[in-house]
Amino acid sequence: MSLRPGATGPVGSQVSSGEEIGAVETIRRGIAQTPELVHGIGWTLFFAVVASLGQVIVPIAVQQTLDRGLNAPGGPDLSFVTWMGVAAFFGLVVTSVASYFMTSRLFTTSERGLATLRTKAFRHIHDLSLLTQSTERRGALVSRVTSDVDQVSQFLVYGGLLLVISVGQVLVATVIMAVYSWQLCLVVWLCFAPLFISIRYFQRKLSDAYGLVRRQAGAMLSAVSEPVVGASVVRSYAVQERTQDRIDEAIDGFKAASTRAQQFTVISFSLGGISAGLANAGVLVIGVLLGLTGEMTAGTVLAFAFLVTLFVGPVQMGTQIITDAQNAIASWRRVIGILETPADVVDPGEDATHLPRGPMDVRFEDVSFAYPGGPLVLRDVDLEFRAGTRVAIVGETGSGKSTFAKLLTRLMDPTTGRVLLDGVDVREVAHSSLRRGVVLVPQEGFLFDDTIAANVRYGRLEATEEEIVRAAEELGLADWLAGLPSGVRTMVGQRGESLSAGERQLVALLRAHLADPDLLVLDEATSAVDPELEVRIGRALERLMTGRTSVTIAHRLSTAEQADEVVVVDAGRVVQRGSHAELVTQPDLPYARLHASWVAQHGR
Ligand SMILES: Nc1ncnc2c1ncn2[C@@H]1O[C@H](COP(=O)(O)OP(=O)(O)OP(=O)(O)O)[C@@H](O)[C@H]1O
Repeated sequence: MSLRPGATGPVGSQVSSGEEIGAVETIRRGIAQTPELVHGIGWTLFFAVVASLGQVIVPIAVQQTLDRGLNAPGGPDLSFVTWMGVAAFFGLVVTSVASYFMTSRLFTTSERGLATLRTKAFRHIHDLSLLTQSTERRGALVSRVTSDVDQVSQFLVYGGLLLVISVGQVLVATVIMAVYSWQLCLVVWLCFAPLFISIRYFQRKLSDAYGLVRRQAGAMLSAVSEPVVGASVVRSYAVQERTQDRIDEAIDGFKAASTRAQQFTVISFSLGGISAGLANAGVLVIGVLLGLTGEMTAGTVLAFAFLVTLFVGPVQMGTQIITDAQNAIASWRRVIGILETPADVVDPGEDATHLPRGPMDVRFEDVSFAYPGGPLVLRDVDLEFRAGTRVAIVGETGSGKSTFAKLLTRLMDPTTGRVLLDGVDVREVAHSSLRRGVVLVPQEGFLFDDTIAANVRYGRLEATEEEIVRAAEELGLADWLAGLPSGVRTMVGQRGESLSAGERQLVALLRAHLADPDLLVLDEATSAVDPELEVRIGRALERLMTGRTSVTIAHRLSTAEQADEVVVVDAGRVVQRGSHAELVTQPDLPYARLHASWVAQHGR
């Protein structure tokens, strides 16, 4: 893959809401994403048909018992009645066995398909760039792969099952009714005509209403989860009430959307009830009238009463199923929306280049960058660092330093221009090679709720405990590690909260050392640590940078003093370059000003 210099790269596409996808299209794309859902569907349908057919044996047996058994021309024929009893029993057994197989098959295939859907959605979220992820609130994104997938699951397992049975029953009941009496069959269908005609209308209304319900569910999860994650901020600033107001608002929004959606269900359900009542009454009245004229036997009228129940039950159930289906489709769309959002920072695949080992050359070629919908935050950056150099990037807050680091590590791609490592555009480098060779140590490295060893292993998964201890020795951290309650096996707590801020930095440095990168990008931590730990961190950093190219986003100018080269960024532009000694002697330029204010604050 070759990219023109200055080619425009995709930057952080929005996570698709999926709302523009129609219902049938949703099902088609959903099945294309998880074909497991329809594996073996033929057999499941076969059992559904058998179960439905089994159900009509009872009404037929009742009719036959009355007309040909009890009212036989030569008096009641008991042997015929017995046979009919056996046939009805056989019908019940067949229905039960077929229902069992159909249900268990539906459960198994649905759960298998949904497990695939969940896995795919979670993986895809990880593939999306940080930028794309941040276009949707994290809580809402989580809701799309948890509660939305659950909604699809509930429908496929229960609603899907009922749908298959219902359609089968309505068809079979219609055919048998038509065979017995086309007039009564017509009466039943006419009574349900208004409901059938309005189904499309309700379906559309329900679709909109449930789309809103799912969006509100995501907003609610977001409103609830954010304050839990940021509990310390909420408590320390005593903003519980305001936070609670936001949560209450989100819950109210969800309640209002759900209530509105349920109103349509209630209307369509009531319409179903009225149709059922009319159908039952109509069959009895017209059946009796036909009976009086001798066109219909008592057995047929009784059989019809059974058949109407067989017809009405699933039709009424159908209105509930349509509601569930709309809810599930609204959810399915949102999951498909995630799966179809392109992963913008893509691996170049087969044509990818693998970077050679050893300290890396870094080059920024006319790089500009804008966050989606925002102004340029980096402009025409043209820089080159030779392999093995120690670079410090300094600048006011918001000047674009972190953005620079994200482009260098390919967490995002430039809007225009190229970032080259050892002369190769980063977009052409295999992800595996890039992640192996380039490591970013963020300001606040994320620690997982596990041991120090497990957290450090994120640097190199196969590292043994001995290797971790050796890495700690190399960074001069062995005595710190030995002083912890359980050494490398010490638990760090959620997000590392059992360690101090400085200790968390040490774990992050150990992790980076174990990864053994050729280019180290450090976003210097700003949190103050005690002087002893500060010395330890400084020493570990010194050793970590030895023999590699390193780029540090320097918040302390003492770091800039020790760097081979200092790059000063101001409002997205590189305004000065050189060693600290050179830059500090250029008065009236940004570096001298930054340095003067640093010295004033820190007394050096
Ligand atoms: N995800 C984002 N979406 C939109 N704008 C952003 C995003 N991240 C940063 N910005 C904007 O880009 C500009 C540069 O931000 P950046 O974080 O690179 O600055 P910085 O120099 O690292 O600041 P600091 O020293 O405070 O970390 C700022 O104006 C910021 O508001």
